[in-house]
Amino acid sequence: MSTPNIAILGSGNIGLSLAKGLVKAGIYTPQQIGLTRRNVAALAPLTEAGYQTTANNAEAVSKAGIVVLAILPQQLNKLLDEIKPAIDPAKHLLISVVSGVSCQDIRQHLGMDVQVVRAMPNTAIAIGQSMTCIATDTASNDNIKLVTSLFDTVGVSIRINEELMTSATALCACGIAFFLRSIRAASQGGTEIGFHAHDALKMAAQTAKGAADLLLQLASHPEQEIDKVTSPKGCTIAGLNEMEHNGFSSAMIKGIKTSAEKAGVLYKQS
Ligand SMILES: NC(=O)C1=CN([C@@H]2O[C@H](COP(=O)(O)OP(=O)(O)OC[C@H]3O[C@@H](n4cnc5c(N)ncnc54)[C@H](O)[C@@H]3O)[C@@H](O)[C@H]2O)C=CC1
Ligand SMILES: O=C(O)[C@@H]1CCC=N1
Repeated sequence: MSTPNIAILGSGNIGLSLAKGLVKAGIYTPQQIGLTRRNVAALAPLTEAGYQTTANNAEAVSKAGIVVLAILPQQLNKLLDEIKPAIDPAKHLLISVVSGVSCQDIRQHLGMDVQVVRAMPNTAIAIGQSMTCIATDTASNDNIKLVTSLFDTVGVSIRINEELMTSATALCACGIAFFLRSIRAASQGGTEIGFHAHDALKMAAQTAKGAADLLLQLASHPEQEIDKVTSPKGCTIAGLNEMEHNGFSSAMIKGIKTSAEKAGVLYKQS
């Protein structure tokens, strides 16, 4: 079965990352991807690269089989009103990456029984390294498989229960920012102890990548790997304990909880 053409409504950070990731993975050509944005002039480089760009969401929907909703929660209802006349539940599959909005919220606003799958990728999708969480309530197994196969080409995906999507948003989508800030902090420490900023950043980023790969490739636990680094009376445990005395783990845990709470109210507050 060939993959239906795709329309990405909202060509911002995540919409464009998704488009670029799908093209990089060879799943779609730019010509098979519709990209919309109100200020379509801002998409000029993508038009030149062959993407079908337009400010007309309904037109993009009518040319596609898969419709990705990639706008902010507060922009969603207006967009749904705009595309409602163009949606055919027998033809279209909606994929929503919008945080804090349930499949039921979308069907309810549209007033039709269209199939909706939620996907929570992160911006590493642009380089094929996303962690994408996928959930639905009523979509068919075939459509879930289709969405999973799409996101598997641009990273790793897992299926979760829909009620965990706001938690997934915090841990995986916001998580990119959390880990990047950790790397920046490490590089700033590196500069204080003698490295030029650009060297310190490269050294911190590669060290973080190696640490993550130790877990992913060896399927081991962080503490197992930490035990291998912390020599008795050594400098690692001295630094690590100093970080913990200053609330390192606690700050990350509290930040993730706060993010998840906020993700849960984004749509209701809009
Ligand atoms: N940025 C991220 O890392 C992630 C974001 N998300 C979710 O994806 C959604 C989009 O987030 P971002 O890409 O960060 O936001 P963004 O603000 O970068 O992108 C939204 C885009 O939609 C466009 N837009 C707004 N109304 C429109 C309309 N009626 N028609 C066409 N285009 C319209 C805006 O001009 C903007 O380019 C949000 O709901 C967010 O929660 C999900 C996972 C990761
Ligand atoms: O900050 C946000 O609200 C969005 C959701 C996940 C990543 N960015």
